[in-house]
Amino acid sequence: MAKVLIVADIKQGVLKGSTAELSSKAKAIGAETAVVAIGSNIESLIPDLVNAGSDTQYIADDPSLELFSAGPYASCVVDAAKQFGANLIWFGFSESGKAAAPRVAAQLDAACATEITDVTLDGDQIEVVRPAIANKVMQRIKVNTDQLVAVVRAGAFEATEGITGTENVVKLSAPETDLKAVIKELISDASGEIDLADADVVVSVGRGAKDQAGVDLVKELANDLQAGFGASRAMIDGGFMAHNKQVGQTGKIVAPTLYMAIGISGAIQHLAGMNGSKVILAVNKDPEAPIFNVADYGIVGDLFEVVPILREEIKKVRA
Ligand SMILES: Cc1cc2nc3c(=O)[nH]c(=O)nc-3n(C[C@H](O)[C@H](O)[C@H](O)COP(=O)(O)OP(=O)(O)OC[C@H]3O[C@@H](n4cnc5c(N)ncnc54)[C@H](O)[C@@H]3O)c2cc1C
Repeated sequence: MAKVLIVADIKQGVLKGSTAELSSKAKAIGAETAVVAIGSNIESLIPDLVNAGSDTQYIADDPSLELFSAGPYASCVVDAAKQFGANLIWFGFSESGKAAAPRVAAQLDAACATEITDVTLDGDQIEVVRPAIANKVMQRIKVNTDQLVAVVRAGAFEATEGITGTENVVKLSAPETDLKAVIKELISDASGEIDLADADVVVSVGRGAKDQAGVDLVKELANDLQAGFGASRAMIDGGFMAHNKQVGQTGKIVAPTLYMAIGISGAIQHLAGMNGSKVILAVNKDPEAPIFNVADYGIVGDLFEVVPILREEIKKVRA
């Protein structure tokens, strides 16, 4: 039986939804499922880890693990993987996952794949699917090792409703301090705005908004929907939005329930960051804009007319 070890995604003491999504996929392929949780004061999360679908919980709880640091974090994952006998080790999509996964693979002498969107097992043979060449093609990769460390693309798997597991806690000892790099402090975005990676709805603005007044207009729509507010690179390069708001190949990858692309053409580099969204709505005055090829709903029109109408209609529905 395949054994999947899932690395719990914990942010500011809260277990993120990706853990249940990954457990659901592990169960769907018939694997035994364990989770490794790393941090400080995280024992209270054990019920959440069970409810996210794990049958064994490896807990590395130590003050030295309060701030993410790739070296010690990877050591904990390797320790859990060895104890569990995992042949698949999955990270949810996050900067910390991307930093730790290759270290874990190197220490285990395992294969490593990032941004996987699917995984299949045929006996011991592992196969994964992942995008390549800026999402122009999907690769199907046969893994020639017994063990694979993978970072799963945001939104690739869905959580099964009512998923649960069983409590079987194994405590891990804290690893030696990684003297090569020690994270001293994490400085978060002080704007107080919703983090794009966590948002259930994302509204993004593109060059069609022209100037700051246009950006502000689209931002009102995002505020109405309590959505994350993102942008195409054109608006970042134009100085209208901060770099951490860029969606795309060289920005953030998002997979919300609803993505609204307002005045965005749909360049391949932008699509690479949002085409995993469950529902995509696009507003563009050009009916030939490539964004309409990926949109579930498209409005051909001038955003300066469409956005106020959308805001009015949303208000009516909510009233
Ligand atoms: C290596 C590399 C990496 C890149 N990484 C990224 C990335 O991470 N993210 C990213 O977004 N881009 C990225 N780009 C840039 C990308 O190629 C595009 O240039 C960029 O996405 C275009 O942004 P845009 O759609 O806002 O602008 P445009 O392509 O100029 O499109 C503007 C759209 O607005 C429409 N429009 C104009 N006026 C209105 C109106 N009044 N109402 C409604 N619609 C209107 C137009 O019809 C047009 O479709 C990258 C490029 C390179 C080379």
